[in-house]
Amino acid sequence: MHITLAPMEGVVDHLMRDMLTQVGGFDLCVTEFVRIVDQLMPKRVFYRMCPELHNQGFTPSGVPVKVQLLGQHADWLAENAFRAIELGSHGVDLNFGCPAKTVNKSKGGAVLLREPETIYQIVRAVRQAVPKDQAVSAKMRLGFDDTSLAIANAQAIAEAGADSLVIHARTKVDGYKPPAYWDWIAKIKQQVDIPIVANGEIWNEHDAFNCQQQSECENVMLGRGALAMPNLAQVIKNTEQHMPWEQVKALLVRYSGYELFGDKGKYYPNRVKQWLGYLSRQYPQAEALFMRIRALKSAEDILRHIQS
Ligand SMILES: Cc1cc2nc3c(=O)[nH]c(=O)nc-3n(C[C@H](O)[C@H](O)[C@H](O)COP(=O)(O)O)c2cc1C
Repeated sequence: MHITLAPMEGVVDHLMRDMLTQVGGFDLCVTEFVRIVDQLMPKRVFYRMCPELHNQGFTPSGVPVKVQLLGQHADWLAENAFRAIELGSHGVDLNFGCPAKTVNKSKGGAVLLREPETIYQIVRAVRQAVPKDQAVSAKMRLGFDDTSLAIANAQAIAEAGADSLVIHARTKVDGYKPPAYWDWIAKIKQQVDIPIVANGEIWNEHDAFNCQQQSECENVMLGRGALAMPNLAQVIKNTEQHMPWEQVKALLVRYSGYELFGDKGKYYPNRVKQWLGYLSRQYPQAEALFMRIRALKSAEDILRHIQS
């Protein structure tokens, strides 16, 4: 079984990837998306999104990281994909799942699921630009408004030459409302001849098992579940016990202190709050902490509360 840590804008950054891959169980990470409009992005943008590129694209514990791109223009996506690979990304991932309708003059993400032909053109251009020994993957939802184009989109992705496809088993309109329709992944899998990874609503080992059964996929991607329980990948793969709160707290202290002791990341207080929101699902102590820090703005104040 292969487990990927999901891309999550605003919280799964290089420090989170470092901490969660050190806890273990993950085979691959995908970065927050790099938004591509109409230019080749400067190298510093890739390094900011994926500092692991300074380490041959690996987290400090040796897990490969893949850069994700989001955009609508096939040629610009292709040029930027080539650059990501040149800088050391382990393959490149294309985002067809982001719920934002239009961003900066540019469509991208889930709205493209209304246009299988555009998706085909994007994947094909990126596949042609990226060296053959590097994987091109895509990540999609079941559709934008409904599931009517789910199979057509997956087929477009496969026919254009993608090496694998992650399916978040909900439409954009479903948002994040449970359930995830894992059985839909199995339906798509019957029509598409590339490896599929199942994603959506896996919070514990039982969900993982049910997802594997219903999606008929061995491999899964974990997002919010891994933030709610930092050792979820180990729980699923190696039947570890759920991580005790004291260990979670040590990770929280490291994450909250990042702005003070590491490079300055100006959004860190928001990231800490977002993470605590997910942790609250599994740990009552996290919920109590969240209530105490949610109105605070300064990283120093937040860290003080978390350490207390
Ligand atoms: C806050 C947040 C940010 C996300 N950012 C991205 C992103 O940058 N790229 C992407 O492909 N998916 C993104 N997603 C979707 C997740 O990767 C994943 O598909 C989704 O959360 C379902 O999986 P889960 O139920 O395991 O969380 C994001 C989801 C959330 C909640």
